[in-house]
Amino acid sequence: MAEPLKVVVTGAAGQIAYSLLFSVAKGDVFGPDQPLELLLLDITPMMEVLNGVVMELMDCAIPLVKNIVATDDPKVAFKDADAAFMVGAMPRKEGMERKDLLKANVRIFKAQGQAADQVAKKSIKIIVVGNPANTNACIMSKYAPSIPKANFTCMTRLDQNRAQAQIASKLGVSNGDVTNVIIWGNHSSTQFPDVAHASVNINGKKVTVPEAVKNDNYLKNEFIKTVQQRGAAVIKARKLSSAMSAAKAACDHMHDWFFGTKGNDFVSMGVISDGSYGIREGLMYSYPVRIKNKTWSIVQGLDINQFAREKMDATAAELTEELEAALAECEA
Ligand SMILES: NC(=O)c1ccc[n+]([C@@H]2O[C@H](COP(=O)([O-])OP(=O)(O)OC[C@H]3O[C@@H](n4cnc5c(N)ncnc54)[C@H](O)[C@@H]3O)[C@@H](O)[C@H]2O)c1
Ligand SMILES: O=C(O)CC[C@H](O)C(=O)O
Repeated sequence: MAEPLKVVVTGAAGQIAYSLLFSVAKGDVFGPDQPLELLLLDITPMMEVLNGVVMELMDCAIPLVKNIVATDDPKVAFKDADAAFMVGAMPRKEGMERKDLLKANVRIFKAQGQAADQVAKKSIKIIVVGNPANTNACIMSKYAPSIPKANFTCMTRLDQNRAQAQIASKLGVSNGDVTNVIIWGNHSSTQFPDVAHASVNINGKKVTVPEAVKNDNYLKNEFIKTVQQRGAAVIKARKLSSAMSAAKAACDHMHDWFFGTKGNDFVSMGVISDGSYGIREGLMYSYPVRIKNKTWSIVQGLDINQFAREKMDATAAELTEELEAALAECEA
């Protein structure tokens, strides 16, 4: 059997982690033959709760889990780590603004970036889930300069899954029949869910989503708004931020990073911009990517019409603003 993979989960006593840890532990992400060491990080006041989570993980008696470490010290958690799910951050509650979250959370990613920089493997693959996810990932990368920037990503897969599910439901097909939906930009209400390049399998025939839906007005308005506002709608209904679906999306993201995308299909991930599609270099922007040999590359050459251009630029503008505020917060 292979050596155990060292997998960090931060915010390990929280609600997303409670779903995430079970899926990771039973092999949904790194495969059914990959043994795991789980490195669980949370803050000191949460150690008792975290111990309860550890007890439950033990009691699942999953053969792949070779060791579990629960700690409040980022340097212990990140030591020689191969992969990290960065979930530990405050979620937005009803009535809170995004800006409140940025102030509260960005420093966490500065400190944990510094710790990863010192002790993690340089090949560590990091997904940031904690909000504002794109900007937190950018900050974490800035404070971990010895780790390649391509190893830092943020999660927009939940938005992709939400968009895919909306289209599948509209057309009465299975979720798996819808491919290549794109999320451009920020994991926020300015994101641009784009189906112009997406396909759907209808009765064994592949057609474009716009052709299948035959309702441009829906695709340009209600569809986009529903996906952009879905996180807020879940908070309103549950009085808590999405957790089961967020954990599933984090698993999908990391699984595809390790195992690659299929054929010509692509998935959306927040990655560091190299200027592709006219987006400012250095922003953590969600793009369509293909993945081979654990390396993502931005899908190039997609036609961008005026409608898409405006939406892509609007979400980039929000990310620029967020990054400037985050840098000011970190340097204060
Ligand atoms: N990117 C996405 O699609 C997406 C989706 C859903 C939620 N989120 C975000 O994920 C984050 C976590 O959500 P949740 O519902 O699990 O929240 P939660 O409050 O249930 O859990 C968060 C956990 O993080 C811990 N934590 C706080 N500071 C920490 C630190 N410095 N180090 C380690 N752990 C720390 C808390 O103690 C808590 O246990 C939130 O920021 C939320 O907005 C992102
Ligand atoms: O805070 C929000 O509005 C969204 C929370 C979370 O990121 C989600 O998308 O469900």
